[in-house]
Amino acid sequence: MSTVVRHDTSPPISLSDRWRGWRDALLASASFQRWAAAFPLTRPIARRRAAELFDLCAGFVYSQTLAACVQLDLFETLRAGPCEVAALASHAAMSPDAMLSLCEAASALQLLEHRGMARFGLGPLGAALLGNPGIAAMVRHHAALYADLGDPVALLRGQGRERRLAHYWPYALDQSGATLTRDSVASYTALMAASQPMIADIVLAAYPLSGHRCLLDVGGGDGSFLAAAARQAPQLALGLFDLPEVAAIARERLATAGLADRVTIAPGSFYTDPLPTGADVISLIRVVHDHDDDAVTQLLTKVRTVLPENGVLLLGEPMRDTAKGADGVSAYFEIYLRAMGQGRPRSAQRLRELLNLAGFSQVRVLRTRIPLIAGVIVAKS
Ligand SMILES: CC(C)=CCC/C(C)=C/CC/C(C)=C/C=C/C(C)=C/C=C/C=C(C)/C=C/C=C(C)/C=C/C=C(C)/C=C/CC(C)(C)O
Ligand SMILES: C[S@@+](CC[C@H](N)C(=O)[O-])C[C@H]1O[C@@H](n2cnc3c(N)ncnc32)[C@H](O)[C@@H]1O
Repeated sequence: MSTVVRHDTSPPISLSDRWRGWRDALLASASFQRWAAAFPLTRPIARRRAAELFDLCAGFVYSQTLAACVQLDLFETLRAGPCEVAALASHAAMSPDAMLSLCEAASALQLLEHRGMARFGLGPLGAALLGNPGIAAMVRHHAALYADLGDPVALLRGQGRERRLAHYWPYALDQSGATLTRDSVASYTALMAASQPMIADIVLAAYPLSGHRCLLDVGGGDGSFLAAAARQAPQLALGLFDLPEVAAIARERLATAGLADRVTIAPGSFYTDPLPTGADVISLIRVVHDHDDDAVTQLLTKVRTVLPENGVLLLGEPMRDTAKGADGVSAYFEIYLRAMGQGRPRSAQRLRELLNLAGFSQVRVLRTRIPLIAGVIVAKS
């Protein structure tokens, strides 16, 4: 066990420090807690705080309950209707007792629902998950993140041994992209494609592209965002810039979607290569939060210089502090990106500062339908 040795024992100085010091001492006192849980007016607060703290202690168990359901395709199986536990158990090669535990846990988490004795159907959250196949893909890939987080302190100290998440995103280990192979980019590109529909819906609803002539999607992955943009704006010419192995996947995927004639694909690294010119709108979707401030400033400057005057930058990604009640998003990406090895979740305010630093003007933060999934900012060159 390690404890911080405090040399500075001077009392708190500001009024707010004093008030918080008093509050913390009260909350940390076992006798205050006993009193607050017993007193009828404070009991609801005590219960709520206890439940919040319990959720933090148990969060990993909740996540792994969800992971087991996803791994066993339980939600897909129950899509057609409720099933007996015995049937689910034999399908999953486990004892009915073990399956009952999983189903009980999942129904306590609203993923499943009791539908009679030893019979379960979808719960409201399990059903919602089916509407966004990207969520199940995210849950599956969490195996790498949670393996790294087995020893969170080692991870934070940079002493994590396996670094499975960094290998999952190999461009975090090789910024030039020169050593990346098709195999090494395939799984993250597939994950991004699976989760892209929910992102594209939100970004394109916040900023419809119907007024534009040509969209360049930088870090565009397999082209799923472009395909959604093409459906929204039939007049739009399309361009995609990504690392060579990813660009090759995009070429195939966009040809299969019948968009080969509308799209120009430029392979390269935005760290070392120039971006193509000609677009009047450039999108960076879930790209900026992957990179540190210096790299982001350089990338944004590069984007601005290839845009015409009054060209538009469209930036979409999860942001800190954008949604009331979505503090979990900040916590999640803070630790996620640390495990990945680079990048930061940023607030809209911080992104505004970086955009101004790169020479953009008229920066606007747009409302999105589900801010927890993505925030949107547009700016003019
Ligand atoms: C029917 C009756 C009786 C009433 C109806 C009541 C009603 C209106 C209910 C609403 C139902 C409804 C519409 C539900 C909708 C639910 C939705 C939209 C849920 C969405 C959930 C999204 C989740 C859980 C998203 C999770 C995202 C994650 C974990 C993202 C991870 C992203 C990563 C790892 C990105 C990595 C990229 C990198 C490396 C950082 O660049
Ligand atoms: C998190 S993914 C987002 C993909 C896509 N925009 C989406 O939202 O589905 C980041 C993308 O940036 C690309 N990328 C990372 N580093 C890059 C670089 N140096 N140059 C070009 N693309 C890069 C990755 O290959 C990947 O496709």
